[in-house]
Amino acid sequence: MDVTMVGLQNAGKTSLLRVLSGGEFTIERPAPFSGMWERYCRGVNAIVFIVDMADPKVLSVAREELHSLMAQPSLRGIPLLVLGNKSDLPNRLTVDELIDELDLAEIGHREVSCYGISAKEETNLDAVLEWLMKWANK
Ligand SMILES: Nc1nc2c(ncn2[C@@H]2O[C@H](COP(=O)(O)OP(=O)(O)OP(=O)(O)O)[C@@H](O)[C@H]2O)c(=O)[nH]1
Ligand SMILES: [Mg+2]
Repeated sequence: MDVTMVGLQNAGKTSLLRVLSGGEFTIERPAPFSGMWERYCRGVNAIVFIVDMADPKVLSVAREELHSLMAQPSLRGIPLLVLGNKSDLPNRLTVDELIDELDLAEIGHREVSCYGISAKEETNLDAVLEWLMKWANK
């Protein structure tokens, strides 16, 4: 099971890795900056894209980076899990709003899921593990 996690600065990559490690799955290789995402994502079983759903300022850049990554022919068909992190913060988007803001309906050629989570309060991480498990043997 090879999973890559990508996301802009401050999205919560390190925090999520910390709470998930020790579980059945370890997501490896958090890709440093977006210019390297495609290389990190080639050949993996699944891609996890994490975004701060409580910071409206980052959404348009996140949308652009995500869509340009998903347009890479080398990544066609790889399932995508979008995680809206920081769901514990009061000004966060709803999952439906996040789906809308990130234009997830426009992403084709793959399975796309989107959950709201909090790495800080460890909310909804069971759904993340379940999703990873579903793709582990494909
Ligand atoms: N409220 C809240 N804060 C969070 C959550 N997850 C992470 N943070 C905070 O957000 C900040 C960034 O978290 P990191 O895990 O370092 O984010 P990152 O994506 O690894 O950031 P870079 O390594 O700089 O790219 C830290 O101050 C975390 O404490 C969360 O679920 N809720
Ligand atoms: Mg980090």
